Amino acid sequence: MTDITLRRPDDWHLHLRDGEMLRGVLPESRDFARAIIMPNLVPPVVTGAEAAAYRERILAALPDGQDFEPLMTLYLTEDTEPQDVAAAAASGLVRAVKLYPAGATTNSHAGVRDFARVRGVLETMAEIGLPLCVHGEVVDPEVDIFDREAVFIERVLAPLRRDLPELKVVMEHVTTSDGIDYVTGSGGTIAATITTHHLILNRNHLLVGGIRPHYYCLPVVKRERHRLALRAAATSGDARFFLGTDSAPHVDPAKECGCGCAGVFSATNTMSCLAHVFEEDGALDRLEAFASLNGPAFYGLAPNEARITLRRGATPVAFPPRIETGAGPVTVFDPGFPLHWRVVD
Ligand SMILES: NC(=O)N[C@@H](CC(=O)O)C(=O)O
Ligand SMILES: [Zn+2]
Ligand SMILES: [Zn+2]
Repeated sequence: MTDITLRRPDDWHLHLRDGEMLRGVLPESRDFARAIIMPNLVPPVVTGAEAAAYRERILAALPDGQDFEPLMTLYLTEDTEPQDVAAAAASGLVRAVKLYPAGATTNSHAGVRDFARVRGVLETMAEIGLPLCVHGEVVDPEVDIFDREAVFIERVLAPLRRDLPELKVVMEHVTTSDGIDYVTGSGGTIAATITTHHLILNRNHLLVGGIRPHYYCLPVVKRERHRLALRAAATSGDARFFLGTDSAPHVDPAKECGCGCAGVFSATNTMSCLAHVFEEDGALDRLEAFASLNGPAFYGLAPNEARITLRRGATPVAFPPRIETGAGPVTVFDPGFPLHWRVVD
């Protein structure tokens, strides 16, 4: 038996959805003190008033005894008002604005097509220090899905940051060595979140021997060399990389079908998976930086005072293969190996 203790972690990229799904999945984020809540609901969370109402619905869905603070985001549209963003940030309600290129992922059709139309909002954000969280993939049908992140960096992100170098940017769910190299090669205002599943899966896991719908997410998992680059970045302790699970629940019938939704649901067992990954890479002493320290530092928040203990036991931990929500069953991420670490009270 081995124990490690770290500051309580946060999840810097989480989908909680709404209604019955929200009630079903929120308890699964029990290991996390805070999370950046993605705004891609139907309809999206666009205004400060909508974010305030969504926050109330999340707090109302919290089980008794779960100590959790939702950190709200706004969904950037071409009609977003700079004053509304500034007011929502000034009140402490909103911690970031989320950029979805229109059509890039789940519920992104209200996102941005013409970047000139969001210029004013981005300038305001740069002035007030409010981070822009980016789903970094181009939607050009000519661009191969495996290249969409690298092309986004070249065509959109690099020019945007040359224009507005003061804007704080989080490259969400980075999936390639190109993304890692871009972040490490840039100055201080950019960081990246890395998901649990992208540290574990490559595209063979998704496709060899049969298509695995529960491993399908966006950005899609890439070649092994990219996974290794993500592992090296996450376990390096580098303050620019931190955990965003991108835990993104869809009911099983919406994934196990002819045109399945993108998203991996990993809230339940993320800390166990991460302890396994960091142990495998001889970096358990850097798990706290990745999961508990680097994120708050980037967002200008204090790390959590509470601690959690992860314990490695001889017998594997039995996580449920799926959870039942009022919206339907949701399959829990299967890393493909036994998990020996668990969070103990
Ligand atoms: N990551 C995913 O595959 N899906 C996310 C959207 C997103 O984060 O791109 C979702 O909302 O389902
Ligand atoms: Zn995304
Ligand atoms: Zn996401």
